[in-house]
Amino acid sequence: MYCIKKCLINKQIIKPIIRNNIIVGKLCQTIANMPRPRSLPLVGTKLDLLAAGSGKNLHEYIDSRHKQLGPIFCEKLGGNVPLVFISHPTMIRTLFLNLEGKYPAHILPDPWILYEKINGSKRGLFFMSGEEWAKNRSIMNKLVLKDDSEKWLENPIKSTIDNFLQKWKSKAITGCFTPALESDLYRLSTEVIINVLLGSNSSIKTSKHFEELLGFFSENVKKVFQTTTKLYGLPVSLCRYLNLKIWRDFEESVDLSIGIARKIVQEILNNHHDSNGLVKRLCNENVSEEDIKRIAADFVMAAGDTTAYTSLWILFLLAKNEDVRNDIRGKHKNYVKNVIKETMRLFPVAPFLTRILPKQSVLGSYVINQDTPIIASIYTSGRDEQNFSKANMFLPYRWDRNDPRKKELLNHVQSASVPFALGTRSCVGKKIAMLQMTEFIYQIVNNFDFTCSNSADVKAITSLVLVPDRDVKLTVSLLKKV
Ligand code: HEM
Repeated sequence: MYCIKKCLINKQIIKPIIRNNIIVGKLCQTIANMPRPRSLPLVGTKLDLLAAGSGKNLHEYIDSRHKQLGPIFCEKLGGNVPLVFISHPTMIRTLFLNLEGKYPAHILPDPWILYEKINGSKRGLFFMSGEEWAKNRSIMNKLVLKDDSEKWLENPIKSTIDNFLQKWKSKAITGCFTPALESDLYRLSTEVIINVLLGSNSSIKTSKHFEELLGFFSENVKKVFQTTTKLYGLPVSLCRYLNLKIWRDFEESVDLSIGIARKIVQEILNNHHDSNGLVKRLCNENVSEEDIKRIAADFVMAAGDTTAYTSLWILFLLAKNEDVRNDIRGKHKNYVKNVIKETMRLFPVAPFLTRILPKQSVLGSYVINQDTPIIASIYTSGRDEQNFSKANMFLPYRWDRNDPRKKELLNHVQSASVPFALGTRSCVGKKIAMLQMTEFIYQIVNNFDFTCSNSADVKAITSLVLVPDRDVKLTVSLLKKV
């Protein structure tokens, strides 16, 4: 059957003829016709990227490319494979909801692929593909994403945050203090997930040995992230062949993290009759012990940097915006969700989302071949003035339908901000992350006051995920209640 669809090219509307998602009319274009930056023989656009400050400024570099070339362009970025970058919300939705296929595939970081190959270790959901992924993903969806999962998730999350709060309160009792924010937030995220795995009525977590193991583990998860970042853009096979320190550090941190995570999960498995957590629930779904270890170990690692850095960005923005802290104090806990959404619009921890096309498809007005990597530039779509008025300002009320101030903000394309991605392979930990961050921010703002004491400007850099370019220093004191 033939149909006519409206497509967007450089803001002009054209009407190509499409059959089964393939353009068959005369207006079809291919990747060869796509806007692309000028590149030099052999080096391509490597020099441009270097001039922009290399990989750490990738989000800014790609943002300026979109401003120059439009919502879809092609660039090789120093490699040999042409990458297609998209920033238009309609294209992003089309990619995730129509084109990614039954078993969506994404680009995995090179060091992780090599590690898996060398060690033959099988990893969790993020690394699975095909039927194996679909089967495990549907079990996880049922356990941690369905509406009623909040009922059992709330307890372990809330008790971990209460514990965290007590520690900060005891530090603040003698006056203000500056927390080791990054480490504290990593530890919090790790503990939340471990407690979700354990459930709320387990006795394992009370042992001193377990406490120490957790501290060691969360430091190691942080190292995995740091050492992966250091390998970013380097020829990893060569680093490994030469047995460079940069590779050894990475390998050691992954070995340790996976080893400890598996040990923790084994301990929970040994005592699972005493638990109502995720491990027990996976056992009830007849998932094998080996698969539980794979899934649970990766779950902890996926939760570490994402939730820790998003919480860090939220605290940073709140420290600079007293009015928003006051808004939270005067409102229902749900208001915090607007603050989180607004932070993730400005600082999505994953600034680029990737999919590899499972078959030849139409995107915008282009026919793109099977296996082409498509990169959704969500840092750009979230900060585009066409999608959000006053796009670079932190205005959580833009997400509040009932706020009269929202009237001044004409543009609000909700689907232009998709920090958890969309579709069947979107973040499986979204509910856990939102529950954790909502409770955490609500409690922190209602118990403490805090200001940012960094003298220099804090900027975002791409370091696998979007992180601050320096330590964020907060001066925290107990909130004087009137
Ligand atoms: C602010 C917090 C978080 C953000 C912004 C975030 C974002 C994302 C995104 C964008 C993806 C899709 C990646 C892709 O398809 O390429 C993803 C996948 C995933 N996330 Fe999260 N995430 C967060 C927290 C968490 C937490 C707390 C957990 C675990 C409890 C988690 C576990 C996972 C897993 C296992 C996947 C892979 C899912 C699959 O491949 O089916 N995430 N996350």
